[in-house]
Amino acid sequence: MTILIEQPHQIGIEAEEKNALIDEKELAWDGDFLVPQTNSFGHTFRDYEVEGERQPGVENFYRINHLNQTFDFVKKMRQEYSKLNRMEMSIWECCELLNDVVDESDPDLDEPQIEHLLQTAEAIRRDYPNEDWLHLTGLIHDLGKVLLLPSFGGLPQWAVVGDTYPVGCAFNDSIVHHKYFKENPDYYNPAYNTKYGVYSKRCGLENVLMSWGHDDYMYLVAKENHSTLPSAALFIIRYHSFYALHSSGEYRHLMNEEDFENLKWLHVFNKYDLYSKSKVRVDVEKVKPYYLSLIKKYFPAKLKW
Ligand SMILES: O[C@H]1[C@H](O)[C@@H](O)[C@H](O)[C@@H](O)[C@H]1O
Ligand SMILES: [Fe+2]
Ligand SMILES: [Fe+2]
Repeated sequence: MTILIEQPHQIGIEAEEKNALIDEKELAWDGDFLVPQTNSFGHTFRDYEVEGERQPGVENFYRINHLNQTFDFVKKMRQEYSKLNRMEMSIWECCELLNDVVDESDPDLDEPQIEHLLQTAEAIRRDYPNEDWLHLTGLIHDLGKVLLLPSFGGLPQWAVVGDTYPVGCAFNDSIVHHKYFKENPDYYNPAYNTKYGVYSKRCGLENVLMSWGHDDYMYLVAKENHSTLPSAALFIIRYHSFYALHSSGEYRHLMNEEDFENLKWLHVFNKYDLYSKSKVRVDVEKVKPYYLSLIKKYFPAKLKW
């Protein structure tokens, strides 16, 4: 079958086509990209305030997320999940497990997660045919959501999905539904509530603890299983939900030079992660052989999870 991705087809579109498409008023500029203006629910992407069927649930998700993600909680989770002692399986087996996962934090998507993985990867593949590592990054970036499944500890949604942000320093105002941090004990702790908190200038993001969820977990899995993906891929996996950084430009005072280099690729990746979300399905069986070949190139056959 053809991969009928109507919306992402417009991502990174040729110059001649641009004006005609803008006239249709369905697409808008976002940096270098021409992107769809509305999601499958008819709203703009990442609008956390607009009234709609998903809004109350998403807001409630962020309330619980913000009050529970403390410095101590994150330290404990990182330690626990670094053991990777829960499961042995391949990357593709994990993709299939994601069929049963629903993400309650996402205002733009209510499709099974495997669709989102393939939609992201295929949209990137069309515009960057030679960057096979980036296709694979698209496929695996959300695999950490298996933390929701009982065999991975059955973590609650607030500890797995949603945007991420540093803990151990002040929560930036640009974070979605920031007001709910007032219910987080760290908000009142002078060790954790200043601009730098426990960190220092340009210390590098790898020394910063991020709220716990699917990003950091999948980063640990890829790194500890000795994936040969380039460092930009690991950076994308680890920080793709860090919107305060890659979309609002906050927290740059914690970045080192390597982070700035890697951020360029995260900016590219983010457009595909966000704007490829649509109701149009990808034919899994058709594209599977290609992705299996990439998995073989960059990962061992079985990984520890
Ligand atoms: O709701 C979404 C979803 O959970 C994504 O997987 C995550 O990467 C985004 O940052 C988040 O806002
Ligand atoms: Fe994600
Ligand atoms: Fe995603």
